[in-house]
Amino acid sequence: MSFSPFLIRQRSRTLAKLLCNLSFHRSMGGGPRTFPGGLNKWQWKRMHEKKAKEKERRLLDQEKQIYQARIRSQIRAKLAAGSEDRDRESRTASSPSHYNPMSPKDQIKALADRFMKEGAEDLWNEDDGELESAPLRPIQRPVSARGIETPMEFRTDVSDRRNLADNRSRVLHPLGDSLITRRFSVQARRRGAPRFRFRRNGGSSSDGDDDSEIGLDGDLVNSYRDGNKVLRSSKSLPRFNFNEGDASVDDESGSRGRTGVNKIMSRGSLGSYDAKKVRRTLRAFEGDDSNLLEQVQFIREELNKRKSIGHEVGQEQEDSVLTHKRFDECGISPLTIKALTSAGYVHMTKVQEATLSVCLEGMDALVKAKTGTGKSAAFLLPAIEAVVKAKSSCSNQRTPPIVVLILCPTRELASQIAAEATVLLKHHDGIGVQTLIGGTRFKLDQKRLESDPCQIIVATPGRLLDHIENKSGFSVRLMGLKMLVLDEADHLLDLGFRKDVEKLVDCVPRQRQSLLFSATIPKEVRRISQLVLRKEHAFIDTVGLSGVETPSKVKQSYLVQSHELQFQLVHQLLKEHTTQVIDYKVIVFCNTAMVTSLLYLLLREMMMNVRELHSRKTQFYRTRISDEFRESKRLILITSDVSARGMNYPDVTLVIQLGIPSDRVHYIHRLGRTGREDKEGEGILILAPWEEHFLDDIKDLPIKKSQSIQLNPNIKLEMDDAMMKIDNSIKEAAYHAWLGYYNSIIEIGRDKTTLVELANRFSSSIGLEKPPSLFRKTALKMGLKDIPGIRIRK
Ligand SMILES: Nc1ncnc2c1ncn2[C@@H]1O[C@H](COP(=O)(O)OP(=O)(O)OP(=O)(O)O)[C@@H](O)[C@H]1O
Repeated sequence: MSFSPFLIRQRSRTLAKLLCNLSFHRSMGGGPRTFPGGLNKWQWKRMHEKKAKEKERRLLDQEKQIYQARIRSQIRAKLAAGSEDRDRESRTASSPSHYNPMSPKDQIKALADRFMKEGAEDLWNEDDGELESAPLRPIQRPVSARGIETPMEFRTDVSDRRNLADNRSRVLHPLGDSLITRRFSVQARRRGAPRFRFRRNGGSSSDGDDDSEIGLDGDLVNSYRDGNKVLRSSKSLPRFNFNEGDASVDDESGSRGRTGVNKIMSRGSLGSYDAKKVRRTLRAFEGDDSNLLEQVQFIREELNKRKSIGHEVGQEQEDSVLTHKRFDECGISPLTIKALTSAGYVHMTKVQEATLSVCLEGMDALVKAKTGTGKSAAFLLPAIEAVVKAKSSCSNQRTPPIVVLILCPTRELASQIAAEATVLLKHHDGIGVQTLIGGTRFKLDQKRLESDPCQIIVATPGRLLDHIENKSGFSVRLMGLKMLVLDEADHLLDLGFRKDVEKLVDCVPRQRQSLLFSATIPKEVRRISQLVLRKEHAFIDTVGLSGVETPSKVKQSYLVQSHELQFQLVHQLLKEHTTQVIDYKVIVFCNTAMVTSLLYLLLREMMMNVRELHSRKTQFYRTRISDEFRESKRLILITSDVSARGMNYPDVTLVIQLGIPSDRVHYIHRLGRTGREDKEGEGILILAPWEEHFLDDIKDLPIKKSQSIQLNPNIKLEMDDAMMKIDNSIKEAAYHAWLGYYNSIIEIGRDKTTLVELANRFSSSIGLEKPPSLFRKTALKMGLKDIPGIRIRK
């Protein structure tokens, strides 16, 4: 048989193609793979990576433009506001439209001021340095029942300052005049009134603007927005007249005399249209101008009294997580309301109230709210509504599309959210939720997806990508996606997950709603969130720049103890707590899985009621322990950061953090396992002496140094005995993990000699005769090869 060169080439090409397909199928572990345009998996991947990069570049460009535009508008606003203020304060200009130009000094100040404002993150760039989180001015903000700054109180405060500064004024108005009202709107913005960017009920979009109007005769109609709330208060305010009778003349003439124009809505401008002819005056002061100073003093005291009462009430109200708004007022389906009611949810929490209307309108949102305040329901409710809506529009499909995709960083959290969704879906027939999480059998997932098609998927990124890459049917179902939710968004957009999330975002339709939730949203995350969110998105922050990010009823303290004695300290703290609190429930966080395991074994040997939960355990075990701990009382969970975020274990009475957390965000999330739903709790941080610098990172949080604890020497002996019983391999693994973790902490990681010294002390404290050796390669990677005290494995 003879073959022409052409035939040979043809055949070899076909063969190569076949072989390629074969190996491709094998590597993918699934059926035939087809990617649009005849691309293979890698080409397809590369294409998406390229697309993602382009998208990122585009977003960064856009951001740059927004940044510049904002700076321009801020300066413009500042110039206008500055001139206006000067105009009013000096009251010298003859025409209100005449502005004195800003001095160069003022201009620089205006530029600097923009960084001190709420929402300044918008304008931030890497070169600008640290974000100033403290409020610009020291005035305390009283807060209303819904966590809103009460205009009355704030006005009193500002007015107080103004009046005291200018007691030459003939009319002392305790709640300020229109000038003060104007100032309030500017200052409220400056001093941290939360920024919100969303459309309200078809109204115009608001960007954190406050609307303040002054009514007649000090009748203050004040309306300003806080999130989706509009607070209106109308007060008739008494006037304190120090001179003769009619205060109205003062207002009018004062304003005329000094500025030559009438203020809008003032008596002067209204003339005969002023309906309120009779002015309210405080009789006691009328005609009594002999002891002016005494009166001023009296008013001062009154103001202070009112201020402090208001502040206390405001504080109490701010602490409350629940609001007065009911779920049946917000347009969610009756079946969901029914489920909510049977789950005991009647009133919304703050975050639910602030976000629900925005999310139901279909807007993208980035939401920050304290731990344990009901963020899960805040995104699950709009998610369910999205499914209900999609279901009614395409009810005849045999396999429904996936309408909502919820991404979580940990498997336990995904399971917990799916469980909460199931509760809320109790009365919705035909709507289902499923988890796709690592550590379970892939085939089992596939079977469940086929046998029980659902519309809501809660997944961890890795396993979800496996499904997208391995089963083309799944990708097709994702094409109907309407909503993408990232719970613990800052973590999912962290370096560890970002690549996966970017890939996932490229596999879902661009026309979707995206919701990002977390208790912590650092400024870099706000920037990078644009990879997922539309440009027009709402940023809803129910904590606020000036607010404390940790639950208000959690008592926070720290103890300093050397590494060698920390296990004993934990034991003693646990002993004390479990004897004092009947229904105790404690979580102890360790920095690595292997140290977690070692501490667990040690405490178990010492007859404490402990469980362990970390990444080195099988998923089956993790789920069992997590469920057990959720249901139990009088139990201690020794865990790593797998339990730090989102896990809702009810009624945790104490959280102990052993060793320096990797950052402030970790500290906040771990602590947030206690004091949930407005309950009380306690958090203790144990640091080694050299770790105290971490306190700088959390100095704005209410954490205090605890009284030092006298360690019991008898317990030390008992502990040494218990330690002897633990297998050396566990201790060696704990040593390696310890060294690895602290080597990654910059402060100590730089000083390798001290690091090794500390590690070796830790090694002997856990009963190892000599420090375990390292592989040469590992030591090299860690930069420890030639450090004295490091033993290299032969
Ligand atoms: N409206 C409500 N009424 C009563 N309880 C609620 C309400 N909303 C949520 N909860 C309860 O509050 C608890 C905390 O909710 P959730 O776990 O959603 O908090 P979270 O804000 O997501 O916390 P984290 O930041 O730690 O993830 C849960 O037990 C939940 O059942």
